[in-house]
Amino acid sequence: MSESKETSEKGARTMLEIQPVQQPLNAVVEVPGSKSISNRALPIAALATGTSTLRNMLFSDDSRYFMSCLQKLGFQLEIDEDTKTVVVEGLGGTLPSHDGILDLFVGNAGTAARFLTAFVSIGVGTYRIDGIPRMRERPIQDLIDALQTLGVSIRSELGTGCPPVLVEANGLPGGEVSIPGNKSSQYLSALLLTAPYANRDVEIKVSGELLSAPYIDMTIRMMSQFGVQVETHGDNVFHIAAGQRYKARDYIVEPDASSASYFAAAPAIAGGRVRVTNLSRDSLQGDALFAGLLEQMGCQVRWGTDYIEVEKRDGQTLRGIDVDLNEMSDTTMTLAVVAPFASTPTTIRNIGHIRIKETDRIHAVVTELRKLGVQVEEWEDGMRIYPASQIRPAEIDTYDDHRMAMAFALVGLRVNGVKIKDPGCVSKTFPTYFEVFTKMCNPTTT
Ligand SMILES: O=C(O)C1=C[C@@H](OP(=O)(O)O)[C@@H](O)[C@H](O)C1
Ligand SMILES: C=C(OP(=O)(O)O)C(=O)O
Repeated sequence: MSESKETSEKGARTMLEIQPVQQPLNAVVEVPGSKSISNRALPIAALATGTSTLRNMLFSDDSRYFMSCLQKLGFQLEIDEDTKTVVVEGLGGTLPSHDGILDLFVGNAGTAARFLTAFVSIGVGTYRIDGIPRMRERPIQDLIDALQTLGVSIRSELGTGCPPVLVEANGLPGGEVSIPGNKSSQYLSALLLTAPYANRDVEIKVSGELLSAPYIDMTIRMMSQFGVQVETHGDNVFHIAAGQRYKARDYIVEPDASSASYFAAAPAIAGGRVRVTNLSRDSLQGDALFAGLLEQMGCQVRWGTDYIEVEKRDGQTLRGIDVDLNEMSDTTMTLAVVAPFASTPTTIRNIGHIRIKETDRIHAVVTELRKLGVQVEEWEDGMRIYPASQIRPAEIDTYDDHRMAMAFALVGLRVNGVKIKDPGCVSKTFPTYFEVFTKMCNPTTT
């Protein structure tokens, strides 16, 4: 890979040209800890009674923002980046007191913004949760409304329905609440994670469809791993009995399955095989099933107890698939870059909500695939990608979206002249992505 500097109005930004591989891939890779699990383990450990040791934690923008917010809130964290360990002194459901407004900056971390908004409601005093300009465009009103119903004084400070959020906290009264499930599952996870510390039982009813459902299972399973039970009634009612307390513990964070998707997809594009270690189908993360889509497209997938391996043999062709990707929408970009290399079209459905993530991801994917000469149809809630007999070189815009950079780099494994603009944006969830990527291409490199 070669790096060059380009100067834009925003200042100097690098551009990375990906070199196509000369032979089939044959690599074993390990990816960093899961963002979603790290950013759940942190608030749970902070609420727990006693000291928790969190291992294999992710160190990236999203988890660093979460850790620094907890420190700002007055929690003691012993952070050791070399061993990827964070020791958290839980305060048993109290937040240290403060004067004036306590400002919490979450960058563009959706999990931090949403989980901390509910989390601070158990404190006493005023908190402001804010982020980068894009975070100020990401809705949070449904969570604000739900917390108001549960008795919290909270508002979108600029009246936009987005951060900054101002919380005048005086404990979480609790009760019954209904919340729409059609924008982000993170609102429901935020309520669930904090609910045990309400003054009375909390019952949450999700109105309408609940998107990104596997993340709710992850929340409930992690709460249970720390000793708190959520009662579910059907698919859409969640009851949390008051008085339950998280128990501090030693906890190992799984590798990030969304990060793993790029390495699973690499052989589908470049040929050969790649094994991702320490991840299995039996994961807390819905995205661990991404390799199943590659299997449907014609790749060989081996599901080990502690690895997932994907292989595409020489001369083998892939077929397109028609898939509802609502349950693993963070892998949309990964699937979208594999799709042009298949022999029939690929249709990705039911992902309208990804237009309100780091960027409008449907539009970003469609725009950049078209730059590469790929024919794509764009719909409000999905896209259809056609096989491309020839893909042309292009400079790929990444829209400050880590997944755009990580996914489109894969095209460069097979096509000459693919350049990724602002590759540093991968720091949101995977700062070492291009190092692991280079290692995958040259497995003998140490
Ligand atoms: O709860 C979580 O950890 C996440 C839920 C998903 O968001 P939505 O529920 O907004 O789809 C996912 O896209 C995000 O990366 C992480
Ligand atoms: C959507 C994502 O993140 P966030 O937690 O900011 O919503 C993502 O990581 O793809």
